[in-house]
Amino acid sequence: MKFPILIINFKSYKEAAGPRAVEIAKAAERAAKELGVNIAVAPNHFELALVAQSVEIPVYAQGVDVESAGAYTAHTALENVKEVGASGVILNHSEAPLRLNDLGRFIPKARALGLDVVTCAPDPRTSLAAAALGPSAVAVEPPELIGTGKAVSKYKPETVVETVQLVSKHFPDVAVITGAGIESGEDVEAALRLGTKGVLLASAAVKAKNHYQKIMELAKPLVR
Ligand SMILES: O=C[C@H](O)COP(=O)(O)O
Repeated sequence: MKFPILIINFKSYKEAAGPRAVEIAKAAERAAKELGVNIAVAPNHFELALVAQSVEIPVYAQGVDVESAGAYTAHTALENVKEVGASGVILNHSEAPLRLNDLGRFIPKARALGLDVVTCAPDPRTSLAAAALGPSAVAVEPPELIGTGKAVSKYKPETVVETVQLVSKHFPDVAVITGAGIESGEDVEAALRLGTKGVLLASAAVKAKNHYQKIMELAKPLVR
């Protein structure tokens, strides 16, 4: 996994359903190429294979709930994320939380499959616990700020700083990124200034009238 990174989570937004998922992913790919920065997209499971086949930037699953492929009706398996061509997975998003024991099995299995693993956590101490399980990155996201337009990097900078300090002290190989309420390039810039290696965001990019323009704005602070 390369840093700094902007990860765009499509969630289950209708604005990113069906062919629109590919359009947003292609806008992200264009911005990544033009700026020379790392942008990953996380489409809904319905569009995961299609998007993975359509773009060359990293494509992540939004989550999984079982490890292995097999007789698991209506479940999403880690092995299938790899199988359909995605290169990473987000785990334990606050909208799709996992049990600790499952997280403890899924993270090493995903790493063994060669997938990037971003594990979400709501606060610094939970981020530290998540980092102990060996993901590529921890994304600290105060759930109460998600989708509000109130950026974590401005409204809860102490959460971000404490997470960076705790994780880098104990698990220096695990990157810290952040998300929740990130709306503008300025918010991304602030997140990087607080010591993170990127951001995980959704609504600002997915709901934008012009996806390419908005993603360009959000990704510009990543230019080195
Ligand atoms: O996965 C993304 C985060 O939950 C942030 O969502 P948001 O950018 O809409 O606040």
